[in-house]
Amino acid sequence: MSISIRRLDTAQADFDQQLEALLAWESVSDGKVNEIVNEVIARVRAEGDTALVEYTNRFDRTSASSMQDLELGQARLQQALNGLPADQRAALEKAAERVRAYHERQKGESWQYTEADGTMLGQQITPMDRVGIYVPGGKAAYPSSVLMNALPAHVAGVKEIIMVVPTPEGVLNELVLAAAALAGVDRVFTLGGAQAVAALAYGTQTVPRVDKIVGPGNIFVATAKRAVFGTVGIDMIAGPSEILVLCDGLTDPDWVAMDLFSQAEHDEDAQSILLCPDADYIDQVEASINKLLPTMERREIIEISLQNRAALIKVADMEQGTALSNRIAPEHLELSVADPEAMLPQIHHAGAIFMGRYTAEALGDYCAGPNHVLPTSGTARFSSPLGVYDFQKRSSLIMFSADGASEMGKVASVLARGESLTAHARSAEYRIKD
Ligand SMILES: NC(=O)c1ccc[n+]([C@@H]2O[C@H](COP(=O)([O-])OP(=O)(O)OC[C@H]3O[C@@H](n4cnc5c(N)ncnc54)[C@H](O)[C@@H]3O)[C@@H](O)[C@H]2O)c1
Ligand SMILES: N[C@H](CO)Cc1c[nH]c[nH+]1
Ligand SMILES: [Zn+2]
Repeated sequence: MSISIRRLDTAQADFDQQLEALLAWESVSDGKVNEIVNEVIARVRAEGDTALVEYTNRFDRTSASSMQDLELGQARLQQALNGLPADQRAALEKAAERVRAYHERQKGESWQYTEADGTMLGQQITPMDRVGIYVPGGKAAYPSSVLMNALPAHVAGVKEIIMVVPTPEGVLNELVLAAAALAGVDRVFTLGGAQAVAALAYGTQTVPRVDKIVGPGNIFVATAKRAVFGTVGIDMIAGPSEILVLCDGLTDPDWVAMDLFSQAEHDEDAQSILLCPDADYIDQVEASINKLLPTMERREIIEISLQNRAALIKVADMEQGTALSNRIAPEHLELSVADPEAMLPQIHHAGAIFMGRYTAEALGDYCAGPNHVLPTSGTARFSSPLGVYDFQKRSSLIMFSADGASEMGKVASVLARGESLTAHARSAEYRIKD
C-alpha cells in the first residue's frame, strides 16, 4: 500500500493557505506541549533535584533514586572511549578533527584602534564561563551532536561545559559517552526534555546553573528553551529536523527519496519537502519513496513524518522554487542541480546549503565540518548555525585621552542637556579643559 504525501502546486488558487498550514509551528508546538513544559519548569525551579528525579523516571522510564544515579563521572566517559571498536573510534576522531578545524576559522578576535588625540576604542571578546549543552536522546542517540555542541565551545575557550542527555530506560549509548570524553565535556547528567533545560537554566542542588543553553531537541526541548530565554541565553530554536530539496528533476529519484527520509527518520514531527518544476519527476520520487520505505529500519517514524508534515511541491520553474525556498527558510537546503554555485546569490534564508547532487545532507550531519545544530521552523530568516560566536561575548572598550575627553565632553554636554539629563551633562563638562 502506498503512503499519501501532500502534493501541492504553486498554480493552485489556495496554495498560500496550504503552505501556511504546512509550515505552521503551532501545529507542532500546541497548547498541550506548552502546558506540560511550563509545569515542568515551575516544579524543577521550586523543588530542584526531587522534581528532576521524578520527571526523569516518568518521562524516560528510569528508576533513579537520587541525582547520584543521574550523573556520569569522567572515568565512565573515558572507559567508553577506550572501549570503542576501532572503526567507530577512527570515525569519531575524524569527524571531531574536521568539526574543530572548521570552527577554528570562526573564532572572533578582540580589536582596538587609537584616534589622533590618543583616545582608544575597541571591542574585547571573552568566552562564557559555563554553558549547558543539550544532546538529544529520546528516539535516537546523537554522538555527533556532542561534538557539534562541545567543540565550538572549546574553541571559544568556555571554562566549563555541562552536558545533559536523556537515556530512556536507563540505556547508555557508548558512542555518546565516548564523544563526551573526546570533546572534553566537564560534567554529564543523564537528563532530558524540559526538565533538563529547566535544571540548567535555574540550577538545582546538583546541577549547576549555566549562562547559556545550546543544542537541538524535540518539541519539548525547543519549547522549554524558548520559555527560559532571558534567564539564560539560548542559541536558537533548533527543533525537529527539516530538509528541503530543490531539484531540477535530473537527480536519481532514489537519492532524493532517501535524502527526504534522512530527516524524516529523526522524528514524527520532522519535515521533508521537495520542490521541482517537473511533475513527472515528482511522480518518480513518490514511486521511489513507496519502493524504499518498506526497507527502512525506522519506517514507522518516517511514514508518520511524511504523512503529516511532508510535501511534494510542483513549482513553475527553478526561479520560483528558489523564491519559495527563501520563504520557507529551511534548516537544510539541498540544491540538487548541476550548477549550484550559480544559484547561491539568490539563496537568502537557509540554515545550511548543500550544493550539488553529490552533497547528501547526511554528510553535514556527521563529518563535513560545519555545525549540524541549525535553526528550524523558519527561524533561519534571522538565526545562524551554532558556532564559536555563540560562546563568545563582546565588551566595548572606551579609553579617552584628556584631549579626547575635553572635545567629546562638549558634544555629550549638548546632547545631555537636550535630554534634560543634567548629571550626565555635568559629568562630561568636568572633563572639558578651560
Ligand atoms: N535542529 C537541529 O540542529 C537538530 C539536530 C539533531 C536532532 N534534532 C532533532 O532533535 C530531536 C530529538 O528528539 P528526541 O525525541 O529523539 O530526543 P530529545 O532528547 O530531544 O527528547 C527526549 C525527551 O523529551 C521529553 N519528552 C518526550 N515525550 C514527552 C512527553 N509526552 N511529555 C513530556 N516530555 C516528553 C522527555 O523528557 C525525553 O527525555 C528530533 O526532533 C530531531 O529531529 C535537531
Ligand atoms: N539532522 C540533524 C540536524 O537536524 C543532525 C543529525 C545528527 N545525527 C544525524 N543527524
Ligand atoms: Zn540528521
